Amino acid sequence: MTYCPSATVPFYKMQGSGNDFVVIDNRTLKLPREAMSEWASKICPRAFGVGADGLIFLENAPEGSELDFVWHFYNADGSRAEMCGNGSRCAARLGHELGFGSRTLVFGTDAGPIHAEVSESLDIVKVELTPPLDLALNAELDVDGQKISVHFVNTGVPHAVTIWDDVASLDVVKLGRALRNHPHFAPAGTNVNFIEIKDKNHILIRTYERGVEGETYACGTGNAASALIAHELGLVDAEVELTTSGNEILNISIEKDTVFLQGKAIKTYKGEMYLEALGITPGEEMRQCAHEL
Ligand SMILES: N[C@H](CCC[C@H](N)C(=O)O)C(=O)O
Repeated sequence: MTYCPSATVPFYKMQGSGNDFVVIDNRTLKLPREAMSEWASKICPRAFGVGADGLIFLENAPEGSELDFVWHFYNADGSRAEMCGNGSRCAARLGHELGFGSRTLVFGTDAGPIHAEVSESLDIVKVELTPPLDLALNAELDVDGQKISVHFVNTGVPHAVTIWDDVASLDVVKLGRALRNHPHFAPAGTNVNFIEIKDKNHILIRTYERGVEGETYACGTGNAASALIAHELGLVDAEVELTTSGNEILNISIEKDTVFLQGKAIKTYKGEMYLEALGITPGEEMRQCAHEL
């Protein structure tokens, strides 16, 4: 399979509430799936790479499918994830702009089809998440010698949710890492959300993200998981505004067992990346073509 006939590869940089992604149109690149994890682990590091929380490839959907396109999503550490709420909003916007579909589109992820609505101004996107799974309340877990009540739900990817009086004072990386790796969530691990209920329609949230292995400015599926758990506990209504650690707002609406996530999806950059500088060994075809440039 010939892919990328150049030493550089065009890409888009996007962010959804500060959760940022490199997005590549794989219709021309045709990078095989087995190479994608290494590309993510080389492109996502800040400073030595382009810098992003995740890497997204957009591709044509199989002939005859109801999907407008399909994606491949990888975390910064190269792990493949079933879904990404903020990434899905960015992918929907770019997918529309690249001609995969109209402002109302549906695309394929490992978690299932995602229906998206892109605003006329293109910068607000609403997605319908996959049906929540495995909701479990009040697991009392021992974390570094302290007992923490932990709730769980899968909103496309696994999320632990903990409720606090003052999330600003928490050591999110220390606590997040301990819960992300807690045996209770083995073997897949989990993302970890720390929430503070302000009132029936407002939550403050911070998230430690699996696969980024750090706190991110926002986590879309984590916001959905947190709103779902708080609603299940009777602490918030079905319409919730969450203020993320990047000080942006994500809106979650819960309609029976369907969860919608809405927020900004911003295109910040369009450029070319130098593969050799990223430590990505171009395939034979790439090297030969690059030589021709
Ligand atoms: N790190 C997550 C995937 C990305 C989720 C997050 N960025 C979102 O917006 O939902 C995981 O490995 O489960």
